[in-house]
Amino acid sequence: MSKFVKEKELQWKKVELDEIDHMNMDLDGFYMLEEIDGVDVVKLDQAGGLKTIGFEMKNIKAKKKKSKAAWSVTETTEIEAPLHVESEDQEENEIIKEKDADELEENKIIESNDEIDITNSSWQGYDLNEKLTKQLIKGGYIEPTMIQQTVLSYLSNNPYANILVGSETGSGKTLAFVLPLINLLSTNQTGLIIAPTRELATQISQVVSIFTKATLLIGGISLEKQRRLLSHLDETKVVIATPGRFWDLLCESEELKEFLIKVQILVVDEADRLFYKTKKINEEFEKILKYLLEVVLNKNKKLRFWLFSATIQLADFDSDSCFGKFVQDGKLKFKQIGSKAATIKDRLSVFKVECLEERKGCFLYKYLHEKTGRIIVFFNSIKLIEKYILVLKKLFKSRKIYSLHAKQKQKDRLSALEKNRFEKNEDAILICSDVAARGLDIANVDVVVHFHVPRNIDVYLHRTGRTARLDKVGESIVFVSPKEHSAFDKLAKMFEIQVGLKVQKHSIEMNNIKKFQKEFNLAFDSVKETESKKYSKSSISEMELE
Ligand SMILES: Nc1ncnc2c1ncn2[C@@H]1O[C@H](COP(=O)(O)OP(=O)(O)OP(=O)(O)O)[C@@H](O)[C@H]1O
Repeated sequence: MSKFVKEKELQWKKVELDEIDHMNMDLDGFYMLEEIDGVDVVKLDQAGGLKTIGFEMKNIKAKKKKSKAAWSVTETTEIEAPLHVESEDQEENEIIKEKDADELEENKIIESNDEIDITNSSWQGYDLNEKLTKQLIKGGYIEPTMIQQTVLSYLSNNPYANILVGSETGSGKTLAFVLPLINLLSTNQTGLIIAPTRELATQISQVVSIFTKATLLIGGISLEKQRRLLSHLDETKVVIATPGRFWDLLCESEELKEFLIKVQILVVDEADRLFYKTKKINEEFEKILKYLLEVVLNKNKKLRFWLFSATIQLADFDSDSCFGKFVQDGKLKFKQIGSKAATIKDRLSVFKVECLEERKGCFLYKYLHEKTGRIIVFFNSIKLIEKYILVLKKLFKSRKIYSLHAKQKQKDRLSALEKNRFEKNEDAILICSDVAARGLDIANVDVVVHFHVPRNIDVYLHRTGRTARLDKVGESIVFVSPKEHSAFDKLAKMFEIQVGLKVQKHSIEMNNIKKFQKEFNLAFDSVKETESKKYSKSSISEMELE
């Protein structure tokens, strides 16, 4: 049986990246590819010789038996075609079989959740609903981390508070906002999460999707695909977005405006990155805030704000900063909870290597040569990343090397699949800019190398926080040239005060350094300008914040 459906009703399905990757083809335009099965596009004759296009879905199992002799284009939703009509019994049997299978599947889920005993669970006592608690345990989250305990306790007593939560990198902040967010939203209420980068927003949406339906709105993906997502917004509880794309869509979409009116909680992850600590603010983010304060807050008095970061404190924002203005203008009071508890210091070692700027490449080569494990190398320059990816590929033929920076096209940016491979490969190297510094949860990173001294203490803390996450150990090493000495000394002092760890001097073994220098020079020189140019084809419009 077949029927005609409206364009909006087409059942697009996401094509998993795995499938695309195996096709081994150029992914341009295939990022977030969607597909539909069993739909024919047919030309339909209209009165006056006009032709329109109709979407005919094949093999529809009819819920009710109908038989119509002719197609009619006036009703567009449910129009039966005379073709492929199955016999009544056959249809009925199919429906029963389908129903049984659905019920079986449903029972299986209920049964498996029912088997989970939550009576003595460590998640008890935070007013989390039973379903959430069971999903947590099923997902392997046996007990809350410190920051999750603090936030959940506070919000269970103060559900309408505006909060500012600061807690060290890798301490579990994502679940600390995702859980209470989902728990506090009742039917017909929604939540919005804003994050500064596409990668971080994608990662958060994966966590939200464990518990409820989430919609992800980020740059680098076709606007058309995202507009289609908006037509299903009424089924979504939580939207996760980067500010630029969210603002663009908000300007044109009534659905998104309707969604926003129902928003009870706005979570801003890496909030200091978006608010900055000074007077500057991300432009689109500012527009979103203004809209929330001027339009939404008027209609929805319960709208509250949860700001999260590893490097955020109320004291950081003076009344002149945009955060200060935001608080005052909106007459919002914030409660600061959590802390920069220095537990990471027991698991982390921090080093510096002093060397001439021109020897950094050779030292990096030697350091990577002697070090095994998953390593992230941060650069301050995208041009150098593009060069070094080629150089290191020449030097380490058997090691997998990935790159990530904001000027890459979306298809070239670290995909979920690549992230997964990096996490599973015990000997992989990721070369990146600070787009990867904040929030990215890459499991089991052993070492973070800073090829250049980080621009400020927050960048140093966030980059370093890619290792030694949760209960893992890790190492961070900064390459410091004479020109960078005094800047790094200041950072090292601040790091010691904030984390409680002194930066140790690390010396690169100088034995056979000449051999390494020679090999490095050869590889470096052989990477021609033209070769590196093909890595910088991206357009500026695709850039997020870094
Ligand atoms: N209760 C829990 N039990 C077990 N693992 C957890 C728990 N909560 C979080 N995790 C895991 O800990 C890791 C770090 O969590 P998360 O990414 O939320 O840290 P974060 O504080 O947001 O870090 P960053 O500041 O770098 O963004 C993740 O891999 C996450 O799955």
